[in-house]
Amino acid sequence: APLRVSPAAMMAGRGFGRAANPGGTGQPKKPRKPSSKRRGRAPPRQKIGSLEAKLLQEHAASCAAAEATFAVCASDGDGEYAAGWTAHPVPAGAVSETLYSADQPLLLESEGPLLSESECGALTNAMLLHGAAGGWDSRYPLAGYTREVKVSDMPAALEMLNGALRSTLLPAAASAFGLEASHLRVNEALVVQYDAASGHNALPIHRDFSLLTMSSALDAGGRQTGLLNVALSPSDSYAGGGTWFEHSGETLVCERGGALLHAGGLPHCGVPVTRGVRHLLVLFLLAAPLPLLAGRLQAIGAAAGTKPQFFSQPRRRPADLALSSAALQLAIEANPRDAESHSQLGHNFASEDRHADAQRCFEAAVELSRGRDFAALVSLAEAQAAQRQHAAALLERYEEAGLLFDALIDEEPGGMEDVEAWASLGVCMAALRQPEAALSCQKQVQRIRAASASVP
Ligand SMILES: O=C(O)CCC(=O)C(=O)O
Ligand SMILES: [Fe+2]
Repeated sequence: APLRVSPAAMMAGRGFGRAANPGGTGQPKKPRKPSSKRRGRAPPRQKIGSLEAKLLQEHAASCAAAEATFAVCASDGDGEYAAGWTAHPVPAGAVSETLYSADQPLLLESEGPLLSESECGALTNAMLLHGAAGGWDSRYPLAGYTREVKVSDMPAALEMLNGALRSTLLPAAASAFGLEASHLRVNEALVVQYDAASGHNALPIHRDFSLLTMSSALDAGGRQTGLLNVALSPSDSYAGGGTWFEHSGETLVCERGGALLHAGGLPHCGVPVTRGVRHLLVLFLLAAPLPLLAGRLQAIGAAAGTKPQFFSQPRRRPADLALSSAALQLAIEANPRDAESHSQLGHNFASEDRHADAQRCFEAAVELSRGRDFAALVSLAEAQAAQRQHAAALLERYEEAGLLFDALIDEEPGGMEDVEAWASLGVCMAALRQPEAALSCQKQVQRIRAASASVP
């Protein structure tokens, strides 16, 4: 079968783009097959044999689509942004070591605005008008998370953004990150809205499908006071909010027009806005010479697998579990620190009742997040509970069976049919950890056999 990858999975917010089955009807209970068979099954090599070529093709197609829509820098000049960046330290191993070099900064905060007040205002207004007239986009199909509009759906805003990309944004991102501006491609550009009143006010912890993400604040406000209900000053649009990073537990809030620049693979979230409305321009950037192969594998694994989008939800019915697990194992081989793939794979295992394997995956995800991936912590507890339940359910079965064999024996004590019943009762007793009872059952079997042998 040809390998089909949903374009949504390749979008910004890899793996959790619009799901084909957003509601998640849950997984129908499949009859349990002997686990040795499942364990021994080989990954579908024929499906993933030409995968690398396919992934490179996908990368080229993403770059071509980006070039057709968004500005590309013709040269590698410095651009107009001169205020500089503050680098926030990121521990080694927080993201794929194959994609980023050790001396590359992975999280930067601008020291000045990259967008002018009028550019910020125009992007926000365009977003509001487009949303009101044509509806909002959303990476997460459920209520409760942000509302978004693709800049490419707003022609005037796109033209303005392209000007800013060429003159300022791409050269600034490239030089801050040690890349060439002409190599950068905009895979997706969103105006994101957090709105306390409607409850669309947060984004859960995620990684972006991007080499680099640039997010620019479009409103004033967001001073972090540590209080939930701070009063808004006249110039503030919102309270709360900001970008939280898992590696440090730190929340960063930019001034209007200011930006964060981070490796797409750094786990982060949008902190709930508690008052007012917050808008961001988010650019998911690729570099033409640096394909995100592991990231694409993860996206395939996520699109074909069973992971729920929220840990309160039932597991999705998988599109192709074998393909998903094979892609995820390859993603983990390519980047063993990819916690998201570990946890996706854990959900695949759990859906096959391989709870011990699932537990190992969730343990890896928890460990890699230094205990900050709460969804993985919850899933780990579920995998542990499922194993205890499995063991408890098994004991119950043995108890029921033991009672049945006991009743059979009572009906016709000493009969030849009892040999089977005594032997089975013995097995149940052994499973129930009653070795003495098991032994006397076995003796009873021998007694009946000996008696029947002595009958002429
Ligand atoms: O709200 C933020 O600062 C984070 C936004 C974000 O992570 C995203 O849009 O992917
Ligand atoms: Fe993000």
